Amino acid sequence: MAKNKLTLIKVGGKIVEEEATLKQLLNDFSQIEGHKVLVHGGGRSATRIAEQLGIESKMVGGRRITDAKTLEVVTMVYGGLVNKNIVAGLQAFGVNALGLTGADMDVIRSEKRPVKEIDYGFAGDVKAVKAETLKMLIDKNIVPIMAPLTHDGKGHILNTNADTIAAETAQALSEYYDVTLVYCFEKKGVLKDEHDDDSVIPQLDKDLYKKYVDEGVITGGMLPKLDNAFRSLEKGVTEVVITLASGIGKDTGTRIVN
Ligand SMILES: Nc1ncnc2c1ncn2[C@@H]1O[C@H](COP(=O)(O)OP(=O)(O)O)[C@@H](O)[C@H]1O
Ligand SMILES: CC(=O)N[C@@H](CCC(=O)OP(=O)(O)O)C(=O)O
Repeated sequence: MAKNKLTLIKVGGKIVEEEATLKQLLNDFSQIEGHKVLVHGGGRSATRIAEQLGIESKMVGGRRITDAKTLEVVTMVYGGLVNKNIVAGLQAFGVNALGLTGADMDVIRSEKRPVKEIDYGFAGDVKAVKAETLKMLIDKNIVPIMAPLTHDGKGHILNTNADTIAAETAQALSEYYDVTLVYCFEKKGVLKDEHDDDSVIPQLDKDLYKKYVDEGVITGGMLPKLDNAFRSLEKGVTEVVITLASGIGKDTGTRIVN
């Protein structure tokens, strides 16, 4: 039997940080038909609030070094401020949103990242996503809104990159649904020239990806996003698209193909 379609949207920190872009995203998200899940970041909001509290933010390879004080900040910002703003915003658009961290209903378990050259502190690598719990909610037309926080099963919250949460959740849900994973951010897609918004690469396969990385066309935060995208296709996700938030549901952005 054919699986039902599910759209999993990941929205990045720049969009959630600005009221107008967030509202537009929530409006677009509310228009998506069928089953859906939203995973949000909020890195910029965490950095801003940490600064207000006099806590310095340190990032290595797109990952936040999460010491004890930073863990308090991200727990408050991702699990509270950002998540609940989104949930309330979606309720206003008639979407029955339910905010979740990975600890809620044991949805995402992780393991503290082992210390090698770098000590990332309280950062978690995903070990298990309870897709059946999410399915139970989704099939009741409840829309999960997932914060980038996980737990280790021993009482500790861990900070986990939102792109990774989106990829792991999309992979786990593909057991039950025909999943499209959409990474929404502030540009029209993966660009050939980062400063030319109209240079969108319409389709990206692994060979082209390698070429663009070697040429320095694709860098920074786009690298882990694309690594997650390719892995998701290998692990059962039907379709992965990287696009502007307003491109949701339209035939725009960059389609990732294996
Ligand atoms: N070729 C490229 N096309 C588009 N963005 C790119 C490219 N290379 C690097 N980037 C960078 O990747 C960033 C997206 O990664 P990130 O900041 O982690 O996104 P998010 O907002 O989803 O967390 C963009 O803001 C851009 O600066
Ligand atoms: C471990 C780690 O790096 N966690 C991320 C989680 C938030 C995130 O990924 O937010 P964006 O999608 O807005 O970048 C962080 O604290 O920045």
